[in-house]
Amino acid sequence: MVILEHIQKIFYRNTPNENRVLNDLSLEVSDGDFITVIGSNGAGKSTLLNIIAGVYFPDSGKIYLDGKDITNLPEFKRAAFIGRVFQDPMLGTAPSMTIEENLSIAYARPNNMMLRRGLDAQRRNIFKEYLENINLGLENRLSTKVKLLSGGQRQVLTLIMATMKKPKLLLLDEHTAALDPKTAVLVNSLTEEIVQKNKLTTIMVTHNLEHAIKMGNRLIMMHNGQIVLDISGEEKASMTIPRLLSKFEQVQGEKFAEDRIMLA
Ligand SMILES: Nc1ncnc2c1ncn2[C@@H]1O[C@H](COP(=O)(O)OP(=O)(O)OP(=O)(O)O)[C@@H](O)[C@H]1O
Repeated sequence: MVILEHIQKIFYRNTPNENRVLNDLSLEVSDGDFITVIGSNGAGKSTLLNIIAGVYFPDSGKIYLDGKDITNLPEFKRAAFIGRVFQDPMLGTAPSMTIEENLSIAYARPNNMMLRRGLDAQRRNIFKEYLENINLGLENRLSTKVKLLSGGQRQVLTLIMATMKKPKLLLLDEHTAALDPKTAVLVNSLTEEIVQKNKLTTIMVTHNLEHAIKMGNRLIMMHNGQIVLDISGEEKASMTIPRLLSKFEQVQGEKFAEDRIMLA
């Protein structure tokens, strides 16, 4: 279980540009939750993921994982149990290394095993099996350099790398936003499959309201650094885009404003 308690994050503190980005934000994420996160421009969605991943430390508040206080744990240590996929397909993989070398690095984590050791025949078979399951033909391209892959193929590889060691928490920051719609559908369904199969606790930021409603078991809407809607169960299952937007208006007394929002 992940618990965020009264998190504050202020950028440019005590300057004229002071920006309170997370404002007394509290959140309990149960094991197995798949939370989709939507929100207005600059609501603090990415900052929330960055705070959980340890990219930034909060100015105040606490973060607990399975009862352990990880508030001051540095990012590289959290990476041992937190998997991440970013919006940019260029991040998350090493472009001049081959598919199998990339997978091998992810497979060795967090035990720091030698890369060479990771490339024996047994490992290759394991990687082949992973890739066969996703049906993109990557299983026959193990020695292809990652920079030669399409954006969608790279995102799929990053997703596999982020999840192959079954992280305690998977953070997806608009991981399909840079893909064409068809590839985004494929990566999303693969995401659901991997999350369900491995029962991964997942937080996914998206600008696509339809994806936010359809995917996961819980939907959070952020506004001005706070969680203003938290919808799950039957309410989420029967949610529609118009109902979601009108719920936001009821709570906030203003219309939902997001430049990049995709209704479908
Ligand atoms: N490293 C940083 N230094 C200074 N300001 C930052 C930093 N990261 C984010 N911010 C600011 O924090 C605010 C929230 O940004 P964040 O990226 O978390 O919002 P978001 O909800 O993901 O927005 P969007 O949907 O527009 O991507 C913005 O005003 C942004 O400029």
